[in-house]
Amino acid sequence: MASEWCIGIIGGSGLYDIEGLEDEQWIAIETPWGEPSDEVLCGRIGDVKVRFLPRHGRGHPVSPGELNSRANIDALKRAGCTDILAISAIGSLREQIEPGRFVVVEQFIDRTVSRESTFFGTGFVTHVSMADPVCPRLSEMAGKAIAACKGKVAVGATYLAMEGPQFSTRAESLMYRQWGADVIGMTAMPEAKLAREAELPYALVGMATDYDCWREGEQVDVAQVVAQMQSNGELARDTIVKFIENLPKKRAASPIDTALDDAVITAPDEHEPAMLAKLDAVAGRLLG
Ligand SMILES: CSC[C@H]1O[C@H](OP(=O)(O)O)[C@H](O)[C@@H]1O
Ligand SMILES: Nc1ncnc2[nH]cnc12
Repeated sequence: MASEWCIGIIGGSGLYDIEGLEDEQWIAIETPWGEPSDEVLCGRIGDVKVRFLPRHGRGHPVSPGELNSRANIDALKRAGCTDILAISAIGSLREQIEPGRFVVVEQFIDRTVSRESTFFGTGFVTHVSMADPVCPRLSEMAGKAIAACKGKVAVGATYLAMEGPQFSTRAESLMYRQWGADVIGMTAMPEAKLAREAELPYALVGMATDYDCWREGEQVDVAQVVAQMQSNGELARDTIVKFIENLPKKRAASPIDTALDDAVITAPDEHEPAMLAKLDAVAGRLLG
């Protein structure tokens, strides 16, 4: 069934705001999972509703390992989002992904270790598929929007999510290359997993800011990341606007909209009422 789009944008390092939304307003959203990183900027571009959340909060107070991704995704779902386009600063693990290039991510390797990575648990045990972790429709439209804005783009990349907050050792960086990772960051996991659990199609556009440290004699620092994000900031904002302007008028259903249909294993008479209460937004479609 066709419906309206409501696009959630998660802004990464260097992207704490988007300009030019009509009827814009920062709104605080409460969630059963605690506080999101910030208020959500709600507005629209033409007929498309837009909800923008700066992943680390305005001014970047929140560290990657302390992000409350459950609250962030729940807040976007509560704010009415149908789909999420996430933006991240990334280190490049490949010569041909030079700083400044945009990267449309297709796969993930999750090396994070100390983060709440599911909405579910005892009383509502659920296993969603992460075989294809991003939404191909959103990813394709994101790639086209970058190209339309004259950005350099690489598609089909594998993103390694590391715990951080320290950058990698040189041995780790070299190992991740051998594993087949193309880019590295600290935030897209468990964000992408949680989006899938919340039945929100998710795409990730990375902006390469550095070559991490796998090249001899080189290492990454925050100044390098910030400088690259500043020089690419306008292009990133233009890309987001182009992506939204180019959406088809109506949103056709996505298989991800019903990701929970074959995922819940707990029998209904074993459901835990306290758990169900917290899932009112995330699994509201199933729980009624
Ligand atoms: C500021 S350098 C490291 C920092 O940048 C990336 O953040 P985000 O993915 O939110 O753009 C990386 O994952 C680290 O959190
Ligand atoms: N080299 C890198 N490692 C992890 N996260 C990053 N974000 C930007 N560059 C990064």
